[in-house]
Amino acid sequence: MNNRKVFVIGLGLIGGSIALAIKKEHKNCMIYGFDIKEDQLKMAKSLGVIDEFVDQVEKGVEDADLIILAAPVKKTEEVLINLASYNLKASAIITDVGSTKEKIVEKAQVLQGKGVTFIGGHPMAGSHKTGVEAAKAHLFENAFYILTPSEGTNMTKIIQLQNWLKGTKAKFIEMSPSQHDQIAGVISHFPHLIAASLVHQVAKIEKEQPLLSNFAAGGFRDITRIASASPVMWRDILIHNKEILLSLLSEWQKEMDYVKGLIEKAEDQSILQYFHSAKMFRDELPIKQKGAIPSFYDLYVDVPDHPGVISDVTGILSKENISITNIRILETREDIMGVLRLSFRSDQDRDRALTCLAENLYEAYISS
Ligand SMILES: NC(=O)C1=CN([C@@H]2O[C@H](COP(=O)(O)OP(=O)(O)OC[C@H]3O[C@@H](n4cnc5c(N)ncnc54)[C@H](O)[C@@H]3O)[C@@H](O)[C@H]2O)C=CC1
Ligand SMILES: O=C(O)C(=O)Cc1ccc(O)cc1
Repeated sequence: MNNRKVFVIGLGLIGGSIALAIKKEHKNCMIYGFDIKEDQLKMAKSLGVIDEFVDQVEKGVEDADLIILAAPVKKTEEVLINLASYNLKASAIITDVGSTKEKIVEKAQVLQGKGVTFIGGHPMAGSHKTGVEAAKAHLFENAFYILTPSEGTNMTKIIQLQNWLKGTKAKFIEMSPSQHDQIAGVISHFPHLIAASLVHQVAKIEKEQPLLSNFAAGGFRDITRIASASPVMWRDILIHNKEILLSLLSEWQKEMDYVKGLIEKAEDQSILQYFHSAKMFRDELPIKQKGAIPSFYDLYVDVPDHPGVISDVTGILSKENISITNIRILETREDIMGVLRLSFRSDQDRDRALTCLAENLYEAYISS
């Protein structure tokens, strides 16, 4: 698909990552971008995420073969309404990356009669980071990429879209918008709500216990990482997927009442069983593949608590040309071992790291 024109609307983490992945596979296409934030637009150009920017959506859509909508989902609805009043190439494919699908696919009906093809999309990977600075061509590698074509969508257009998005190295899967919203609601949207509520609980109690947040490490940080994501994006998602989330909240409240009952009665067998069955189910999840449960290819390394140990570990890996994408000290107490959590881009990198750290007498292990 040489010399073809792609137009990305919304140049944040996801729009930027998709643009990079497309360019990797279709080097001769021209990628244009638009964002309501001028700084994001200029940054996208200077980072080489897009080839050119436009100051109006109307200019960007001219002759575009592929248009990608990558703004927060309620904004995407507004953009769709605007697109309906512009001149679009009849053969154009329009897709979005929003975390909800029913409302967007419904709104895309405004494009009917323009000859263009709209195919809803959702790459099921990302992070709590925002903005084009965080964009990565490999963000969606091995992740599921859900497409929600309508019944009448031409098969050729679906294949063309997958071909455009080949550089994401994602796994495409088709489903209806409502099935998508049900699944995403359970495994992504609802957990986000719970993560934010756990943070609120700590914030509230901290008013009486000022030391509290100093102890909010380890598990609390892991379970609430996603609460650091974009509030605008998540507000829009919650509003779009309102019905499913309200129903999940009712189920959750029942579940909490059940747990409350177990604790009140100190039913030790039932409590044990509660954790045991959750552990069994969690341990069986396919966490090695990216999905809404992200896999960071983590490696845990026991390290003695002395100065220089981190640079020793990173030095060993750097000598072997193994890149670390993240590093965190999980536990350090005076005079005892601490634990380093190293994250890698792939499981091959992690396996190589495991081997060479073992050769240097570090105890390293993969935890599920
Ligand atoms: N963050 C994540 O991990 C994932 C997000 N998504 C979806 O991707 C979309 C984008 O999210 P992110 O890139 O993470 O957010 P982001 O905050 O990094 O980027 C969104 C960009 O859209 C721009 N924008 C807002 N309104 C606009 C408009 N009317 N016209 C043009 N640009 C506009 C913003 O200025 C911002 O630069 C959302 O719909 C979200 O639901 C999908 C998969 C993963
Ligand atoms: O940061 C994480 O772990 C995420 O789960 C990111 C994410 C956010 C929204 C989506 O629609 C899909 C993935």
